[in-house]
Amino acid sequence: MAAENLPELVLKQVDKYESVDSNVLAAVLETDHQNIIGAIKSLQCHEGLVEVEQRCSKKWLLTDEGKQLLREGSYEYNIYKLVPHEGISQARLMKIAINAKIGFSKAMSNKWIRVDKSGNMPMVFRNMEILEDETVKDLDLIQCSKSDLVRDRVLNELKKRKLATEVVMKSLFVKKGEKFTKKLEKPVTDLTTQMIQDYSWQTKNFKDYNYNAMGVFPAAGHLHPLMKVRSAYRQIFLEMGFTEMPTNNFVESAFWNFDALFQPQQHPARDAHDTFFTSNPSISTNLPPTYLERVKAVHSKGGFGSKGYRYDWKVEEAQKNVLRTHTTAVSARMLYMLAQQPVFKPVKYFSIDRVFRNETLDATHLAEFHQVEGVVADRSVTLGDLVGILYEFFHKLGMEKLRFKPAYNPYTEPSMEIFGYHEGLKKWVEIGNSGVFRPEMLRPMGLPEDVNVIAWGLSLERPTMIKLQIDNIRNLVGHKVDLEMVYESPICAMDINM
Ligand SMILES: N[C@@H](Cc1ccccc1)C(=O)O
Repeated sequence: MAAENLPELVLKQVDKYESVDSNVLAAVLETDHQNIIGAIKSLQCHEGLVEVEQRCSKKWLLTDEGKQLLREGSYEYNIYKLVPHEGISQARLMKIAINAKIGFSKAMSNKWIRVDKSGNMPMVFRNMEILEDETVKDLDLIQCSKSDLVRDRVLNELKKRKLATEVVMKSLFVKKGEKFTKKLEKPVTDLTTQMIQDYSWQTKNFKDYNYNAMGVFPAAGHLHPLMKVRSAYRQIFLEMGFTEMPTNNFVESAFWNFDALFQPQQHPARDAHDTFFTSNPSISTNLPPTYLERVKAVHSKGGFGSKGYRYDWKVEEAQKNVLRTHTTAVSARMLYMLAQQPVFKPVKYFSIDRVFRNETLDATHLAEFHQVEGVVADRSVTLGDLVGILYEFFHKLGMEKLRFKPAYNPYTEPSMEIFGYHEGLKKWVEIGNSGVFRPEMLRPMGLPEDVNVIAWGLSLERPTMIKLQIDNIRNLVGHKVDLEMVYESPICAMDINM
């Protein structure tokens, strides 16, 4: 039955009976009592249409076991039926009957059967000829809503046996109101120009405002979870006194991306298989000439205690434009600028921005991702300082347990991969890479000899995926992202605590 016409169907019944109980309406209209209550409530919104009174009544209902007995006969009746005229051994009877114990004791107290213990084993005999299963008869009356025909003593006994229960039924009693009508005129919800022009608004029945209705949720912009996590990282860096580096150029020369970082020109990462080269413009020529010479020298001949790589360094290779493969290119530019200051001042820098790699795309890799990078330059900073800062940094992200594994980067020595124990996943996850920048990188820039630089980098996507329990990066970044994920992401709904 369609829910919309239920109120009108109720009105028809009220018209017919003058007054009617909601339980009766549910039975007559063959629908759930709850639907009837809804329909009556909607009728109450029309002033004077109906009068409604709340009623409480008690009703006896069968339990599941009661219903089962109604179908299959009571235990006591079934025991009685199993006793033949010539009698049966008690032991055998107890074996073949269902729920024998209850049935037996009931049949005994009803005096339907008796036990004879004079022989060598107790025998059970019928005690009387009964015609009817009284219990089932009473259950049947309850089932047909005629519990008033069952004696109170019996009802209480059935309740004790958990075959029937008494429930309080709340219902609404509906009577015609002074403005009763069988046909419901739908109240008008919109005032139209037409109604104003022809004055028909004066006689229209307008629907009242419902000030308690939930409003429509205002449409608003949502930050993508990645951007939310990015601001959380930014906040942590700012709390630790770091300054944000300008990271707005995605296109970088190989010089800053690789050469300045003492990454040899034959290094496989500089191959087109790993790095995107741009064709227009394909080269950058505005490289600082003196510094370029020093970089060339350290690669090809060494210096500052290093032997260098001893190969023929080519400026053409350094001039090639690439989509930066890491934000460490930005750190290199910043450290070079720092070295040009007349007096060295310690710095703490960070950046969070996009980097690009020619990766084979899969569930956890895209050709671009965000890198989070921290750099500290000061006199005599050590590996110990790096470990200390990493503990502080990851502590702020909720990671207390860290492990470090020796690693290799062309620009850092020593280098360490960082692992963090993820309490949620109950396992160690790789969370970043770090190290102390090599003299081969720092000295050609012109930084004083006692200045060391420690740095670390991690991706933004990985912790976000772990946080949101997303196992395919395409569900987080790109055209397949489900916007509901963005709207409903817990990260977007609250201040995050990674
Ligand atoms: N550039 C490194 C991260 C890193 C930054 C700074 C120091 C050491 C490592 C990477 O791309 O993984």
